Amino acid sequence: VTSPAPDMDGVTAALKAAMDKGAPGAMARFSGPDGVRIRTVGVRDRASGAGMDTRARFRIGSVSKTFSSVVLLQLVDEGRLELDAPVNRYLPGLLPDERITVRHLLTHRSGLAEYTDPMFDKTVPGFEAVRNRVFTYRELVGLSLALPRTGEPGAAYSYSNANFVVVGMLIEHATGTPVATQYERRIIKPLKLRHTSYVHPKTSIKGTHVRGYLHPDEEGAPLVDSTEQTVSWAQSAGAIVSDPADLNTFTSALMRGRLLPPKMLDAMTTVTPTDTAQTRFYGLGLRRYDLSCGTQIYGHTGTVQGYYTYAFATRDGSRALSAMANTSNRGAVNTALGGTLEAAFCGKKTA
Ligand SMILES: C[C@@H](NC(=O)[C@@H](C)NC(=O)CCCC[C@H](NC(=O)C[NH3+])C(=O)[O-])C(=O)O
Repeated sequence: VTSPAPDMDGVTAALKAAMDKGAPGAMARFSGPDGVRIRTVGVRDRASGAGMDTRARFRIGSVSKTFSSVVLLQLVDEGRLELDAPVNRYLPGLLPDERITVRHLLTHRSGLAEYTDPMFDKTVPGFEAVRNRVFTYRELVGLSLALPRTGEPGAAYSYSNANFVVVGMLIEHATGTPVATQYERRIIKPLKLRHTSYVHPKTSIKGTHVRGYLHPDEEGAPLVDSTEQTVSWAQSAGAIVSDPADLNTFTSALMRGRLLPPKMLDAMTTVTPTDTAQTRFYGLGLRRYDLSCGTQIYGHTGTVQGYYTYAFATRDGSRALSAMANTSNRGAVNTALGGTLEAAFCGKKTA
């Protein structure tokens, strides 16, 4: 069955809408059977006026969770961790509830609270307080455990960065190396992702990159250049840097089974609904969106100060889209940017 050609005019319209809602720039790269299509609008640097550029790197935020999930599932496949084992079997005494399992972390059903809610309650002060800080994993887990649990282990879906901070700890425990080494060995090198890196706690982004601009809470206040930060508040939950081509390579290779054996990929893409409308789903470190044309796409979204990201592919990996807008704390921009998905994967709306 041939897939519909991407509606690149629709992609451009979504990128322009993201700008209208407050992004200095935005871009998208589609990879499909008929080749690659790119679109850019606005600027990647407000000071120099340099135009948005799909060869430029940026912070991918929670798309990092899918990288961490792939590494952890490879370790499960190698028999070094068990999905349904208690986290405390590997990290004794870490969590106050022995019933929290590895799988609960990957499905955001552990009940561990979201420590970034209080951390960034006041957007700019919260960001300025942590942008140059280096946290240990245990400090971040401590921030979460200081808050009430959101539910019983295995009960409701409740998104929390704490889950993927613990995933980072499990990866380091099982391999005896930092997560950066595992991303390199298991994903970045095999897939030749030349513009993807995990440089925590360095604050700079090497090579051509997009500058990110954070919207303050106060309407009309000037944007804050949030490009340089450690992202130590997220680490294995959100600190990877990449570019559109590498993200498309990653999501399509994942869906083509190049990173996980079939049974593990099936486990990863086995989802449960996260919204009452049942159009948004979560598997193991992976989101599934069901589009209006019936196409199901798998990947992740990302939000880090100054950057909104979408990185999704079809289940057969034949089509992939990555899109980015260089602002954040602006929900309307994120929603507008999400419009690239329907345009790219469903094609032109038939009259
Ligand atoms: C939701 C998203 N999650 C992520 O990417 C993770 C790494 N980011 C966050 O938890 C957002 C932290 C606050 C951002 C800040 N917001 C505020 O400061 C609000 N007061 C901002 O918008 O830059 C995902 O999974 O798609």
